[in-house]
Amino acid sequence: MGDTTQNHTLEQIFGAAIAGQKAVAVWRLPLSQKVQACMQLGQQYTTGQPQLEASPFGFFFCPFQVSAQEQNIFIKGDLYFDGEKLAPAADAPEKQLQEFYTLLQAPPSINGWHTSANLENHTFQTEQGFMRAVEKAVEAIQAEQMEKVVLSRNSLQALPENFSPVAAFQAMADAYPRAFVSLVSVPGVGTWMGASPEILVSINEQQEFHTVALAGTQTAVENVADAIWRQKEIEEQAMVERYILSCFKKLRLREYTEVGPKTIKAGNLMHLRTDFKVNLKVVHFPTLGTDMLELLHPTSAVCGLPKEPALQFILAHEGYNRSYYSGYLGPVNSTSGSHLYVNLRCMQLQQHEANLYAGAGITEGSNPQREWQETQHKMQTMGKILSEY
Ligand SMILES: C=C(O[C@H]1C=CC=C(C(=O)O)[C@@H]1O)C(=O)O
Repeated sequence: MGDTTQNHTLEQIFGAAIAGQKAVAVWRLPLSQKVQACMQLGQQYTTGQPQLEASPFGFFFCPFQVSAQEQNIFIKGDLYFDGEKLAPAADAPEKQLQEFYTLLQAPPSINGWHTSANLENHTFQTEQGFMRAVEKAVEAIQAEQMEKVVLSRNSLQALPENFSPVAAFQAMADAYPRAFVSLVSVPGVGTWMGASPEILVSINEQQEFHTVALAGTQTAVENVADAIWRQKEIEEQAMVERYILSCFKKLRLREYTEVGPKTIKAGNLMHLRTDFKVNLKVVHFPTLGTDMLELLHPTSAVCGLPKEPALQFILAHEGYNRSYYSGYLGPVNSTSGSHLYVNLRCMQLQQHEANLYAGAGITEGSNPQREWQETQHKMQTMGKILSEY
């Protein structure tokens, strides 16, 4: 049974997963054409602290903060779609596999997605509320309670009529070739889509570990070589860099390469990025992925510095639940390795609306109106998909 492969389209597979109450993840890695997907067939999903190296093939979907409602979710790859063929894992449960194939034979009659059982805590912030929180953050930074904090918000946008998550995924993949593009749908948890520019932890087929310090935002110019950065953004990104270096130091890891910062484009925006890499063929550090994941999340690109006071400030002043926004997600132990990305430039699908999320790094030099504008621009990454697809 383990070698049964079948040709299907992504629409058919996604439709069957929804109809069969299965958790499904669809993704496209940056600068790749290959759309991949996996589904868990036995139980709906498993939860727990991610262990990269020890995990079977599957997809992690983890929140900003674990709570009773928002757990670290692992979708085990009982079935894998490589863009053309669907293939079961050797240990996929036979009965559920046959049930899934039966669902695939009948064209799915619904154009739906899994919705969250927990929508009542999606409070929305006004422009005034957000700007007041930024002012308070600047005061706390001036009082040396912290160096940086990332404040975020969410906003509802109507879904176009006959919205199709698969068509929107394909539109994201076309519009954002350099992003990690994802569509995750889990029974009772909900459906999230996004185009993230930020690697959290990645280990590729060549055993190369990769993480980035990403921060600083401005609207994109034609040629990135023409980008001019203010001192505020340069310092903001340098803080993220310093944090990553402190993590390596904690692990006593000295053999890494550091390249950057350089300007990169992410949709309609540009950021500053420094790349950190470790060759795990040369450096013996079998748990580096999991160790760095634990130290990095939530990074100073989504939380702040120092981490603890920034986190407490967010919980006290942001005024809403981030849920899976600014958490992380991605495939682990796939044929192309493990690639976890920060869940940014994303939205959660409700029945008739999408909930869009975005944040901005606040430092001593922050201007509340500019930070609000920055979140508006970041929301455009998903907003554009909803209005144009
Ligand atoms: C928090 C977000 O972006 C982060 C990543 C890049 C630049 C950022 C900034 O300039 O503030 C943020 O730290 C978001 O997109 O919601």
